[in-house]
Amino acid sequence: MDMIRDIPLPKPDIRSTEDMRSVLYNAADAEEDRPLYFMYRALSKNEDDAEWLISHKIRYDITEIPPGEIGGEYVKTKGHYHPDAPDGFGYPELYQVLSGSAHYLLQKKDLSEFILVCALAGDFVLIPPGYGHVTINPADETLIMANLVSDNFSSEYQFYEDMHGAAWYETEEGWIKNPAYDKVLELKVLERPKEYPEYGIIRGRNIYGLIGTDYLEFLNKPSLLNGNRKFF
Ligand SMILES: O=P(O)(O)OC[C@H]1O[C@](O)(CO)[C@@H](O)[C@@H]1O
Repeated sequence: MDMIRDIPLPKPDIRSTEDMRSVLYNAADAEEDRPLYFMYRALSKNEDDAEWLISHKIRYDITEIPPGEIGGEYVKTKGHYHPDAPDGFGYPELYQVLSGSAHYLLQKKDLSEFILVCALAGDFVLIPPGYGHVTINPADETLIMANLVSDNFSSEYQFYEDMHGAAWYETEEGWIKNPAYDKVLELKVLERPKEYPEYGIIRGRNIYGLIGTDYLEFLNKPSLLNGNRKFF
């Protein structure tokens, strides 16, 4: 069995060209079906952690995105939104880059904000309530990232599928606006992600170490993230 950072990896869920066709910049030029990225879900290092994660309805996943392009666009995740939690705020998510580098492309549900967060190994990226998100591997090395997220919901893909992806595509020629969107605001770029020490989110700290702590309560009670505060 494969291991990443001491964690035994089960068989991954794989997204292939065919799974991604509806959200690609240039689906016509996307070659034959091939695996694009690998998702290892619901991981834990031992029985105690597994029990804690299950009882707190939290999932720890690792995703591996090899470098490359498809139809001129850098390989990316499909993109999705999260529904609202019972407290009325969207479920957030916490990522950390384990190796390689990543571009997190966020867009608010009402399309009032488009954010690009650039992240390197050790950086945390918080996806705040109400933001859809796509992760892009813009580099020539494999991106490995981990995430902690509520296990109480299913991701929503419909909007991204209907709109042929996010509002922006990152291509070998640079950033290109997606013509399916009526009006696209400029991308607000964060060269490095913000830290949130009040939630244990401090660059370089090991994301796995948050398991078993109270810091993660906000994943199932997003209102704990100070309600409507501005994140970017
Ligand atoms: O579901 P998408 O958009 O392909 O994105 C994949 C990512 O989302 C997750 O399901 C967590 O939200 C991860 O397992 C994975 O990194």
